[in-house]
This record gives sequence, structure tokens and C-alpha cells, in this order.
Amino acid sequence: MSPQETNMTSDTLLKVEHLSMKFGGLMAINDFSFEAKRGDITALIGPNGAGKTTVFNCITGFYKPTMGMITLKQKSGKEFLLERLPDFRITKEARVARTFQNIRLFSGLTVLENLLVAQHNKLMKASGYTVMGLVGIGPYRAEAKNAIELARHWLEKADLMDRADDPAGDLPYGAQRRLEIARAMCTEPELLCLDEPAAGLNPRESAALNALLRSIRTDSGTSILLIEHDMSVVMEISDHVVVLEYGQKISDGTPDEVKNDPKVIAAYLGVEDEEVEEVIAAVENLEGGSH
Ligand SMILES: Nc1ncnc2c1ncn2[C@@H]1O[C@H](COP(=O)(O)OP(=O)(O)OP(=O)(O)O)[C@@H](O)[C@H]1O
Repeated sequence: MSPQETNMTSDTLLKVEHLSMKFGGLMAINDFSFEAKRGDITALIGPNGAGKTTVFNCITGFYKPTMGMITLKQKSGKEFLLERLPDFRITKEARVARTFQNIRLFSGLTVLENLLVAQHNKLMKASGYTVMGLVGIGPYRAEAKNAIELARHWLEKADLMDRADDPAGDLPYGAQRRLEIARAMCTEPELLCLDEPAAGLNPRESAALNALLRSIRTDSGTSILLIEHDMSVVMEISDHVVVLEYGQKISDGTPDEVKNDPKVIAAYLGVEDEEVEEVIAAVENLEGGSH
């Protein structure tokens, strides 16, 4: 498909248009549209049950949306209509990687092995899928060396070098979270989708996570789409925030714009629309009182 057909500008990586997802009688996502820019950290936030994970599942091919279009445009200009691709092609060809709310590591394998397993497809391709390819003829050796280099790079970035030979399951929780992200980065994605990476982290682990995410953005050029409940993480590292409530978008802007949006304040405090003005007045009073 040519870029003109989808009207995507060169700095738009992901465009979600009129996305809807119905589970039986429940409209979990209802006509939801947003864009994520290349190189940005875009956060998807909203109260529990708002539909955030469902959006992730549609983007990554775990669900086929009831309606809507999801377009990913790679740096090369190549475009993919994700809602039409099976999940393995979304990972392999469109280059979208994800992590889950619950950690899914190979806990019996070492930290390094987890990072190498993520590169299995690339290595098997280099082997030509033959034993001869594995034992030394062809590009396998060079690719295996590159795989180890890439794993080493992400071990350093994720501050896991000193635990490289330990079983992944022995790491503290925060380190397991960083390992998951490092493993996803070993697939060299264009878009990294993270589902609540800061959940359950203590402040020190949260700071280490923020540092890792920032370095992914600056050093690798991978764009990040993030679901997160921890507002300190969202406000500190996001370039762009999109807010969902009951499957619909209620706000979209910079962290500051979203933080001060009355609809967002009301959604998080769980008040009715007509009470929004009262909530804003109360928030302003509180802020005034604290100075
Ligand atoms: N496979 C499914 N079958 C039926 N209903 C589902 C399914 N997946 C999600 N839902 C429903 O869709 C709605 C949105 O759920 P979703 O998990 O996307 O919300 P969320 O914003 O990610 O919530 P949380 O912040 O609690 O993780 C909820 O009402 C949920 O029960």
C-alpha cells in the first residue's frame, strides 16, 4: 500500500482509526482513534476496565477488532495494516514487540539465554534451517556473534550484566521487568508495547525502569506505546498521553494538557459529568492551599 492511501505523515508510526471491539453485548472499545509519532513514548491511560489492554491486543494481533483500521509505517516507509495480519507476522514483519501485565520469562533459563532465545528466528534463518548451516557453512556464525553482541548491549542497558548467568526466575521483580523489556528489544522492534511495566515496582526499581525506557527512546529509535497506572512514570517519561474511559477517548495531548483536563480528573475521581466543575474548583482550592 502506498503512503498516500493512508495519509500518514513521515513522523507518524502508528495510526489507529475508528477502532471498535465488541465482546458479546459489551462494547469494550468504541470508535477509538489516535496516532503515535515515531520516536515518541506514547502512554495509554484510563481507569480499570477502560479498554487499554484490549487496544494493545488489537494492535498486536491477539484480537481481531470488530471494526477499524490500524496502520503501522516503518522507518523505511513500508506500511502494514495490522488488523489484517496474524500475530506472528505483526511481530516478525511489522516489527511490533510487546510485554504483558504478568511477567512471562523463561524462568528456568539464564538471563542471557532469555535474550538469545528472542533472536532464535533470526539465527535459524541464518542457518538456512539446515544442520550444515548450524555447524559453520554460511552466515550463521557471524549472525550468532551479532546475537551475543546485541544481548550484551541490552544486558548493559537494563543493568543486568552481573546477573547474566543467573536463572531469570531468581531475579528480583524489578530486574525481571527490565529483562522482559531487554528481551523484547532483542527482536529489534519498530514499536515496543509495554503493558503496565511499572506495576509492583518500588521507587528505586521504577527509577531504573524510567532510565531504561528513556535510553530506548534516545539510543535505539524504537517508539514506545505504554499502558501505565503509575502517573509518576507516565508524567515523567511520556511525550504524548491518550486517555480512555469506557472504551472511548476522552483526552489526547501532552502530559501537562492531559493532567489538567477536567474530563480526565473526573474520570479518575469517578464523578458524573455535571460534577466536573465542582471537582476542578476543589482541585484548584487544594493546589492554592498547598502553596
Ligand atoms: N476476552 C474478553 N472477553 C470478554 N470481555 C473482555 C475480554 N477482554 C476484555 N474484556 C472486557 O473489556 C473491558 C476492557 O477490558 P481491558 O482489560 O481492555 O481494560 P483495561 O483498561 O486494560 O483494564 P485494567 O486497567 O484493569 O487492566 C472490560 O470490561 C473487560 O472485562
